[in-house]
Amino acid sequence: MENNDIIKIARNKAEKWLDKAYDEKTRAEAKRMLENTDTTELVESFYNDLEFGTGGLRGIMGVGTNRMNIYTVGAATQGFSNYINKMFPNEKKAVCIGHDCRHNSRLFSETAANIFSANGIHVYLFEDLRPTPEMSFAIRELGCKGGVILTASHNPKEYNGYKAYWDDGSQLVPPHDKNVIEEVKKVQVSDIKFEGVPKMITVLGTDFDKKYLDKVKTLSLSPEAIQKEHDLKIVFTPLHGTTYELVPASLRNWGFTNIHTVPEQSIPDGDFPTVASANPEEPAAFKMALDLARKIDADLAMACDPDGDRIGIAVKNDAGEWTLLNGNQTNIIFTEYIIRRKKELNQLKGGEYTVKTIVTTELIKDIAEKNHIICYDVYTGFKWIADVIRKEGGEKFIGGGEESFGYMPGAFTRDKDGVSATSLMAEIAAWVKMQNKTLYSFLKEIYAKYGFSQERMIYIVRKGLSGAQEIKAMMEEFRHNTPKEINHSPVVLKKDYLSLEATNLQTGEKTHLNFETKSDVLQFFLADGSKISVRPSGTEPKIKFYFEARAQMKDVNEYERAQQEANARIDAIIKDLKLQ
Ligand SMILES: O=P([O-])(O)O[C@H]1O[C@H](COP(=O)(O)O)[C@@H](O)[C@H](O)[C@H]1O
Ligand SMILES: [Mg+2]
Repeated sequence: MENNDIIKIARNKAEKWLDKAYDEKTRAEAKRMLENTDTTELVESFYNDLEFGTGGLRGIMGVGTNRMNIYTVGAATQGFSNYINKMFPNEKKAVCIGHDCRHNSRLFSETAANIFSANGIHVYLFEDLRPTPEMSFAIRELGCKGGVILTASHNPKEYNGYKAYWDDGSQLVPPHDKNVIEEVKKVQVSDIKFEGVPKMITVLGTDFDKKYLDKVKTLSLSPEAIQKEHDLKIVFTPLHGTTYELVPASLRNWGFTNIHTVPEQSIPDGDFPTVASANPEEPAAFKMALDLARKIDADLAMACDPDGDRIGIAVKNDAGEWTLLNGNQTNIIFTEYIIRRKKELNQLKGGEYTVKTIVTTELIKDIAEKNHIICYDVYTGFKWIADVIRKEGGEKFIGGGEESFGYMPGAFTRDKDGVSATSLMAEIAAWVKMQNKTLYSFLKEIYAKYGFSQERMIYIVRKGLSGAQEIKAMMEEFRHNTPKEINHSPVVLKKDYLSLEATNLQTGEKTHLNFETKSDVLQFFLADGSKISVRPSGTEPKIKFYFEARAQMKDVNEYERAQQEANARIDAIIKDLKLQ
């Protein structure tokens, strides 16, 4: 489309925001953008509408159809209300609403509460900030038809978001996501019922936290280890987010007595003043936690992202140096521990399963299958893990996770759960300590047992409308000009989840990929066992590349060598693809 057409569309949409239905400040902002000779801001704010991505709506706060504000939150909630009322006619309905520490999160959650209540839907509104997984739990516990949490997770402070959930506590998947979007598109600003009905809103407080924490405790598999190692020195940082109270409370509830939170980062703050990025995936986010861990010579350091669903783990290596585990390694440790303990406790009766995402290490599948556990592969997003639980039932679910620093050890939440995961990881640390081992040595043992795998994720940021186009072009280039070999190793298999086609590049044979929906993901499998995945992020303006390389490892002493070998291979792949 010509640039002028884009500007025209943005202008037409912005002109509607001059209507009296919008508040004065909003109208003034729209007017300012319309009058500005530089049309960049106008186009970025109005050309697109915020779209439901991996984690619901996520965008920069401000005025416009492509921005998070009370009108986009309002339209989303009005549309969601209409859909709930349509799907569950003639019955009493409730939803649950939570929010994180960001600017406007409380305002947006109250806005949403008012709108749901005005549409005849009872609302359970958390009194103050709470982690995403607790909200997911609340939907199930309180029999709600849906829920919303106002958060942009670990995104920069300018962002906010709207994660939308269905009655099983999972974020919306097809057909509900598409149906809700259809309803939202029909909403005119004059349709939004902003005037709340207070008697339809019930506030959830600390009593409910207790219910959640009690449920989290049911995940414990080695209480005797905690009894013995209760003074395990744990450092935790909530990175200014929602877990500042509940993670330490949960650790205490499990029996830990030596918990140290990073004081400066235990103050909720939407500016995230002590970190450049409040994302446990970014090593810099761990700086203060590791300073404290070194100072007190801790056993374990953990971090949660602001909405309390992601977890980051740092452990000491054999030389006593702190190292960060990647999301795959954390996932590997959880999977092996849960399987091993459940076996010892005679809790595996057959038919148990785990779930991972396609960009997560294949080693999880190896661990599962060698232990007769089924391993399902799904797209990125915990909603897809929850989708399997919906189909297979929660009974046989032993936990599931992904490379992106998240784990869900129980089926009582249907989203990744930083509160449960931190408590369970602390238990694992106690359990290995009781055996005079460390988490680091445990990880090495797992590699020696099942085979070594090294993973790395890199991303390229491309912001705004032009950035999105660039990302699209990069995907198309990989899709249509697939390299025949990468780092001197032939590409033997290509999977394209947009056409749901797997192509054996040596024989040309094509097979169908068994997924119900399509997704813009490409995967290349090399003859040397490496796996490369590429996809545009659904939550941030990024294109993500995931690498996985295997290496031989006969025993734990070969760990460093195997790591070097696989890392060198990943370096060479990245270089060959000219990504760095
Ligand atoms: O951001 P969060 O913590 O809500 O997490 C959400 O986004 C992550 C990143 O997604 P993407 O790669 O599409 O950006 C996903 O891995 C995760 O499953 C999802 O729940
Ligand atoms: Mg998050």
